[in-house]
Amino acid sequence: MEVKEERASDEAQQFLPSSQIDSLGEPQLTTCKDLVAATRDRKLNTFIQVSVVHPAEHVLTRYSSTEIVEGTRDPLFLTGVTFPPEYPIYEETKIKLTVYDVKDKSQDTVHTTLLPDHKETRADVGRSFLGCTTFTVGDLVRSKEQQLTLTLRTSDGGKTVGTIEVNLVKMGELEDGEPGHITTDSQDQKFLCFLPLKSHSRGFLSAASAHNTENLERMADRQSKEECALVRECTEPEGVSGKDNLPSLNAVLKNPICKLYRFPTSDNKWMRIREQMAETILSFHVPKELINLHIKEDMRRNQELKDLGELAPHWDNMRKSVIAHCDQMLSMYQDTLAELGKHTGSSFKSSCSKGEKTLEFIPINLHLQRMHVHGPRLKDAQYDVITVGAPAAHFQGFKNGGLRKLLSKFEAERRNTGYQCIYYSPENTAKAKEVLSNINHLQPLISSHADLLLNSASQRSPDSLKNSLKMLSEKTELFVHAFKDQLVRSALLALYTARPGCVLKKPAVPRNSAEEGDDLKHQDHPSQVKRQDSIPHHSEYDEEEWDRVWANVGKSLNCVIAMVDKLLEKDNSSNIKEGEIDPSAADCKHAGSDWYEQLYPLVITLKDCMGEVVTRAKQSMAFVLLQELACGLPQCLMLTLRRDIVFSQALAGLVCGFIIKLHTCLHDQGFLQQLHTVGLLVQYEGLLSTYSEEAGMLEDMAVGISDLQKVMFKVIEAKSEDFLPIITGRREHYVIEVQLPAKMFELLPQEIKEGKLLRMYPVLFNVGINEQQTLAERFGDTTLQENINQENLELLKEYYNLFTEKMPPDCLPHFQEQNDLKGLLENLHQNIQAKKRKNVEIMWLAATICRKLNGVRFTCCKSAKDRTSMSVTLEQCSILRDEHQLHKDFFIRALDCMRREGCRIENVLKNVKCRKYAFNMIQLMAFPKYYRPPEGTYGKTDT
Ligand SMILES: O=P(O)(O)O[C@H]1[C@H](O)[C@@H](O)[C@H](O)[C@H](O)[C@@H]1OP(=O)(O)O
Repeated sequence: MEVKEERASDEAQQFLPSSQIDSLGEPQLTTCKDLVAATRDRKLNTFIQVSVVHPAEHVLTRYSSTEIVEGTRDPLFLTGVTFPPEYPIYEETKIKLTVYDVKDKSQDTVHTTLLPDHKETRADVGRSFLGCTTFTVGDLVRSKEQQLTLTLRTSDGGKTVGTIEVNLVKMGELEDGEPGHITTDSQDQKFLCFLPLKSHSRGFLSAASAHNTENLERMADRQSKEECALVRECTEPEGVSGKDNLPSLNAVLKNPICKLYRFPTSDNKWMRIREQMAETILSFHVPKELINLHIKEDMRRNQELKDLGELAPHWDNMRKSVIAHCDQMLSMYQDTLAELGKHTGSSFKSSCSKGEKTLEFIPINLHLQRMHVHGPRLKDAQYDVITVGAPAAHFQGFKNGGLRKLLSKFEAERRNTGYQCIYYSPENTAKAKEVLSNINHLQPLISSHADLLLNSASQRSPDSLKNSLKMLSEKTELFVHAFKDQLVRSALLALYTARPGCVLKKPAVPRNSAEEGDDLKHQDHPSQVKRQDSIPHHSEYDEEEWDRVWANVGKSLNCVIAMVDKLLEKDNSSNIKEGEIDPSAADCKHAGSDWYEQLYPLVITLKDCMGEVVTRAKQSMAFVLLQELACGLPQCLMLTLRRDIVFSQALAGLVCGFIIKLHTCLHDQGFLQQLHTVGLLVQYEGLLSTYSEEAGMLEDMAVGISDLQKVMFKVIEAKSEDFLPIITGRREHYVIEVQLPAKMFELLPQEIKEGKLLRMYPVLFNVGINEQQTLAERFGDTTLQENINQENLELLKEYYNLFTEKMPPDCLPHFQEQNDLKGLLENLHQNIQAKKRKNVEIMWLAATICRKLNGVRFTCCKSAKDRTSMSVTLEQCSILRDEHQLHKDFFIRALDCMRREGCRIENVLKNVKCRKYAFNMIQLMAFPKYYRPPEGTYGKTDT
């Protein structure tokens, strides 16, 4: 028989079974006992390999394995096996269970992928075959209590080497089998969003019926007698909390992987854990949307530079050079977008592709990592972490550091070197961009309100006239206000002096230096033009001209208002006389055109005045931008590109985190209130070292995460089946519109429904843990990490203060822990001050604070593959220990199970096509103790 490899679940999603066993489709559970060892010189270390024989194919497909249980003939397995809903499993499908004894764990990393399935004793790779058995799924489903006890035999079918017990379990069922349980638990229903729910999800859990401790023996007995169903998937979640939020979440999450475990609690009961991982199409969707916006923004900017009008040769040459560079950059963005448009295939970027130019805007290895806990006592709980590679510009490289250093270096150079242009501070440049954006936004709005006003006039509709006037006045006021800035005045002067043949009545004398004033006089001669240290000021420049132009907008609006008042007044008084005269329809029409005719010239004047302001203001602001670009060509464009790349990766993760959080907490009124009154805390755990290239990555990451403050979210009702988020805005400010189906949208508080913008509070805490960090601590520099942690602690405290100010004291589920929160913050503060080496306590504290504050958690290392996997599994097990009474003797076993057989090893496989964490012994020795994976799961890989 041919033997094939199969990935546990994600590839299986391709199949869509038609006549599948809905009737049988429940999870299963196995058990083995009294295993016979080939030799008596050592105890058995066993695991079960699960293979499937698909009925039509007669091919044995390796599907999954349990963990290795050491030193017993009666192993108790904690790892289960699940079949996703789409998996093609039928009553006739055969399942083969093969039990192996592992002699050398260091060699057994890939026990599900290396060995031919039914070859016996392979001591050469460190393990030997003990026995196997086969059953059909139908046998199990039809069996009493859905349980089979099978005999394990040698491969020739001769000798008995023990027994194995198989149980079918239903995911999500209570211990007493109460069926209604899951539908009342919204947490569980939310889980279901993950797996497309065409039929029951099937779980297949392996466990041993005996164990060497008395308590666990009792537990195991109870397990096989009372709990043949460990967990059961709810097939059709009811109500809006479950079924109805599937489409919008399924629209973004793809290729889920699910793993099952059961672990003992400290009071000797079982808890059941479902670990899940899914990729997201947002990995590509968000960057594509963003690049599109950059293209539009840059095209507009290039046009504005071209529209600057005539300039003196020096400035004109500068403009030509800037536009040439900008056009080049623009076509690069266009090429990237075109390349991404061609991308079909998977929705995640693997670690191996991190240096690919065409994928540089795409986040690396972005996944949702979720742990669902079903314990004997507490309500079910769910813990999410978004795992993603540190947002960084890998293709550009880190030879000169990352954004944090590059940006401040660039700014210092721009300030200090003698460029032949005017220096505007970053604040002023940002202001100029804001003014331009306001103009671009408000001018068409005002224009359309003015047209509406005329329309109301022609219809002689007093109410509509009043409304149109109200809108027009509001927008015009905003417009006038937008130019109330000294920058516009000074830039107008600067631009004036840059026009050909400009002759000032008196030379423009910059505040500090008469010499520089002279330079301005001679600016037609580029060789003589030197850089100015400040924006030019000139007492005799006719500033009043700008004031007049600007004031004319207000004045012409006043004329419109006065005319409308007059018309309405007349209309009122003619209505009073209406009883006396009955105007004919023709008269009415005439009166309508009369209104229109009287308003028309005034509206045209208003538009003209506005046009005049727009032209001047736009040109002056474009002139400021010209200086910014010209001062640092081409670096400034490269830096913008780098920042865009890093931001794009960070934003894709944030959008994914926000959407998942919103779906998960849709019924949590406290959270929703917090979301619109305070905003959302987004906490990033960084595991990068501060040595060599990773220091540059950390610098990129810190800026990318900080830039997320420029993002606001808005929730809107979806009008179609397309639930993908919509991004609008420009580099300084983005709004992400998240679409929810009507039924879910209804659940939101009024403020969110009305479109309130939701703020983000991103914070980053980094602790390098690997051998490179050891080098940084001994021979290098750790100040980057210390500074980042210190700065972000302040941001976290700010969020906490806002939270306590704005939220009622009982708003958090854990609010009794508010004091704990204070203590945790203080503890975090002390740990950051302590400057202890590899102080991973910082990460645990920051993550705990984030969870208690309802935030979104992120964990990142270079590729989100190895160190991230160690960290999220440690976090999961620590939560089980601290919040769900995981038996302390099982902490390490649980950790090893998750690392060996859980979602994260599948993540490694997805990335590098091999089930091995990319660590060597030296690296592991440098890791803090709990970050080391179990023996046999790591080694050299091609990453
Ligand atoms: O997922 P990472 O921890 O960033 O993967 C690292 C790994 O930690 C390290 O030991 C190994 O040498 C590689 O550098 C991995 O990075 P890749 O990005 O190459 O997967």
